Formats: sequence, structure tokens, C-alpha cells
Amino acid sequence: MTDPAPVLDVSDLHVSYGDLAILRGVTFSVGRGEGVVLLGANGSGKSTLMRAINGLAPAASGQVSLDGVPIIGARRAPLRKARRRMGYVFQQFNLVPQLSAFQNVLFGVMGQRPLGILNCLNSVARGEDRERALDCLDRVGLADRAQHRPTELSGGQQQRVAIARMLMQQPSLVVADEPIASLDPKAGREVLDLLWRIVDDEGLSMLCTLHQLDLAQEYGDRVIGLKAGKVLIDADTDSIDPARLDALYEGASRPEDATGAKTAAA
Ligand SMILES: Nc1ncnc2c1ncn2[C@@H]1O[C@H](COP(=O)(O)OP(=O)(O)OP(=O)(O)O)[C@@H](O)[C@H]1O
Repeated sequence: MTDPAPVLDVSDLHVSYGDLAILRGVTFSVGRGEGVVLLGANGSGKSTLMRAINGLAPAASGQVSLDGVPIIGARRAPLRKARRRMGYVFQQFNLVPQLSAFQNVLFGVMGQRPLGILNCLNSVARGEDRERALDCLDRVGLADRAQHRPTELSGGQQQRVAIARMLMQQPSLVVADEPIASLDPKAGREVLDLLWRIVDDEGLSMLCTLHQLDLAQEYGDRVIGLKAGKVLIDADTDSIDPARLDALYEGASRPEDATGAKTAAA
């Protein structure tokens, strides 16, 4: 039997910047083992939502919970603990340039070890962490590049190191924010294949923003479509009419275009 409790639960979330309401009552969830694609036009609020999930956007009301633990309004210690269970994969890879691929992967457990960033040093890292970091690099096909710095790797290889770092972290939820936006179509597809395979193999849950409708339909179990700060689509990928996806990008797709986006404070 599948676990009915969602990993991520976003409930009636409102986020404003100044007098402009960006997220206007966003509600959706990500189930255990589910790979959900978040779609929406430029400026529709996707990054704001990703930041809110991490407790970094100014939520006016509503709630975000990870494994049932509230994020919005959480105190520092529980928030830090919840963040450790979210594994981020970013558009710009966000590797530490001074560290090797191997050390960047060790970085994935930094927050879980008492010595913090020093755990990236081979002499300090635990033997079991070093072994696991190598195994994670092997899983993304880069064991032979362990000692290379990010500048010595292609964009696709850097993103694979970032995926190995996420794997090292053993997160509950993978948050992938336009993970292929900086890659050419071939490298992008290779990275998506790898990311989805690892998420599936590990039974992880993922929320992944993409700008390509064809890839969203090919890879996602479910699609959440954001338009002007509201959820317009929340449906299994197989059941979505392509015309509904096109509608995400037509007309008033950004909060500032929508009526009611000015808050009461205006
Ligand atoms: N820190 C901020 N301060 C003020 N306004 C912001 C801030 N961050 C985002 N916004 C505004 O919020 C709206 C939504 O931006 P957001 O970055 O969430 O959209 P997006 O869907 O991620 O766009 P893209 O696909 O281009 O990355 C935009 O109008 C943007 O200008």
C-alpha cells in the first residue's frame, strides 16, 4: 500500500512583495515517490514558490509542510533540520569552485556533521562518508573525475556532480529549479534521464521546474501549472490536454497582469 501522507504539502499559500501579491492561494502536494513538474510562464511565481518551500520567501499566510513539519513560521532549529531534508539542484549548479568534484559531493552531508564544511576535507571526512561520496559519483558516471574542479568539467558534468551531492544528502524531497536551463538539448536530456532515474531508484519525491512542455509531459508523473500566482493545473501528466498547458502562457500570466494582485496594503 502506498503512503497516503504527502511529503510536501502547500496549503493556501500567499506571498507578497510590497503591495504586489505574487502567490495568491497556492495549494498542492507532492506524494511519496512522486516526480512533479512545476510549469508556468516567466514571472508567474515559480521561483517565489521554490523559495517559500525553503522558508525563504515572505509568506503572508498559508502553510508549507515537509513530512508533516511546518516550514512557515518555524523556529531556526526545526527550519534548519527541515532544510537538510531538501536536496536542491539548481540551474547554475552551485558547486564550490575551490573544491574537487569529490569534495563537492561530501558537501552534501556538511549540515549533518559537527565539523560542518571541514568535512569536505579528505583528512577530516569520515571513512564511510568518503566511501559513499565516491559511490554517489560513480552513480552519476563521474568516479574517474573525482579530483577535478568544477571549471575542469562541462556544464552537464557539473550538474551530475550536483545530483551526486543531492544523493549524498539523502533528502526527503528533491527540489530541482530549472536543472537543465544552462545546458544544450542533448546534455539537458542526459541530465533529466539521470535525475529521474536516481529519484525513481531511491524512491525519492521531487518538485522540478521546467520550461519545456514536451519534457514535462515525458518525465513528470504530475504537472502543477502556475499562472499569475495561482494553480491553474494540477493533474496527472497522462490526462492533460495540451491546450490547457498552452493556456498557462497566454494572456495574464504574471501576477502584476492579474486583477486582485494588488494587496490591501496598496
Ligand atoms: N525579491 C523580490 N522582490 C520583489 N519582487 C520580486 C522578488 N522576487 C520576485 N519578485 C517578483 O515576483 C514575480 C514572480 O517572480 P518569480 O521569480 O517567482 O517568477 P518565475 O515564475 O520564477 O519566473 P522565471 O520563469 O522567469 O524564473 C515577478 O513579478 C518578480 O518581479
